[in-house]
Amino acid sequence: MIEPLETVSVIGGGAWGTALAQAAAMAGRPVSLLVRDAAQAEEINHSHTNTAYLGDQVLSASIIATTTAQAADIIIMAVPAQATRSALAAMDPAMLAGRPVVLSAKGLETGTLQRQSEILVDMAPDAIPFVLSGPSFAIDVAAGRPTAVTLAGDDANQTSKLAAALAGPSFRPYAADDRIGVEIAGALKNVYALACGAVDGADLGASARSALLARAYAEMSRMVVAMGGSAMTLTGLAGLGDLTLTCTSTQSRNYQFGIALGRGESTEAILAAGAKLAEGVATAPVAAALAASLDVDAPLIAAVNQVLTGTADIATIVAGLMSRPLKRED
Ligand SMILES: NC(=O)c1ccc[n+]([C@@H]2O[C@H](COP(=O)([O-])OP(=O)(O)OC[C@H]3O[C@@H](n4cnc5c(N)ncnc54)[C@H](O)[C@@H]3O)[C@@H](O)[C@H]2O)c1
Ligand SMILES: O=P(O)(O)OC[C@H](O)CO
Repeated sequence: MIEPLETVSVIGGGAWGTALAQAAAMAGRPVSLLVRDAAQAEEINHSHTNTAYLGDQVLSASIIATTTAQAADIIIMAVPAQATRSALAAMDPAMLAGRPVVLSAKGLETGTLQRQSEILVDMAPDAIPFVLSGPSFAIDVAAGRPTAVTLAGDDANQTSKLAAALAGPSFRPYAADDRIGVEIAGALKNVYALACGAVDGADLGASARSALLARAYAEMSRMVVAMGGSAMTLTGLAGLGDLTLTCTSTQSRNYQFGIALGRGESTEAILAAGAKLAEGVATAPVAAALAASLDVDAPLIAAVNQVLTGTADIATIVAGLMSRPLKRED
C-alpha cells in the first residue's frame, strides 16, 4: 500500500529536479524542492524562477524550495548519478522507509558499477524503488511542452497509481515493469550520445551517425539482456525514444560534449572549459567494465572510452570499427 500519493519531495534543484518539481506541481501536487544554496531557494520561493538552470522559465508557486530534505508521500531523486548515494545518505532514513522513491538520474555508479535503484536498495532497503526515464529535456518539461516518459516499478498496480499521481496535462508517464532495462537504456544512451556528437564534430556525415545509432541500439539490447532486462523495453520511450532524442539533438549536453571530442578537444580541456553535466563521461568506463564482466561485445562503448581517454584519435577509432570482421546483422 503506497497511498497516500499527495505530496512530493524532489531531491536536487538542478535543471531536472526543478523540471520534475514543476511537472508534479502541474499534476496538482504540493511540492518541496531540495536545493543546496540558500540564495537559490530564495529565488525559487520569491521570484519563482531558477535562472541558473532554467533561464526565465516561470515556476509554479506551489513549489517550495528548502535547503533541508522534506518528508513527503513521494520522493523523487534528481541529483547527478554519481551523487545519488551521498544525497540518500544525507536524508533521514524515516523519510525513505516504505515510501515510493523515484530514481530519475541516468547513469551508472563509478566503482560499484551499480544502477540507481541498486544504490537505493543499498542505502534504504525499505524504500520502494521506481525509475523514471525517457526523452525529456528539462526545459521542455518545465515549460509544459508535451512529454512522455517511462515509469518502471516492480508492482504493476503501484506503478500505475504513481504514474497517475505524477501525470499532468503535458507530462505523461507510461507504467512499465522492467526497471533494469529502463535504467540501462537511460545510462547508455548518454554514452552513445557522446559518440554521435563526436561523429558530427568530426564531420563524418549523417549516414555515419545513423549507422552508429542503429548499431548502438543493437549493442544496448545485448547489454540489457545480459543484465537481466528485456530487449522489448528498448522499443519504448526509455529506449528508442531517448536514444534518438539525445543522439540527434544539439540541446543534449552529452551530444554537445561529443561534438567537442569530435573536434579534437580532450576530455580534460572540455571539463576545464566548464562543460555542463554530461553523465556519459562517468558512465562510459562503468559500462565498459560491465560489458567485460558479462562478456558482451560492446565495440561502441569501447570506442567512446578510447575517445574520452585520448588513447586513439577519431580517425584510428573509425578505421578500427570499419575493419572489424564482417558479420550478420542479427
Ligand atoms: N536536464 C535534463 O534535461 C535531464 C532530463 C532527464 C534526466 N536528467 C538526469 O537528471 C540528473 C540530474 O541532471 P540535471 O540536469 O538536473 O543536472 P544539473 O547539473 O542541472 O543539476 C544537478 C543538481 O544537483 C545538485 N546536487 C549535486 N549533488 C547533490 C547532493 N549530494 N545533494 C543535493 N543536491 C546535489 C547540484 O547542486 C545541482 O543543482 C542526471 O542524471 C541527468 O541525466 C536530466
Ligand atoms: O542533456 P542530456 O544529454 O543530459 O540529456 C537530457 C535528457 O536525458 C534527455 O532525455
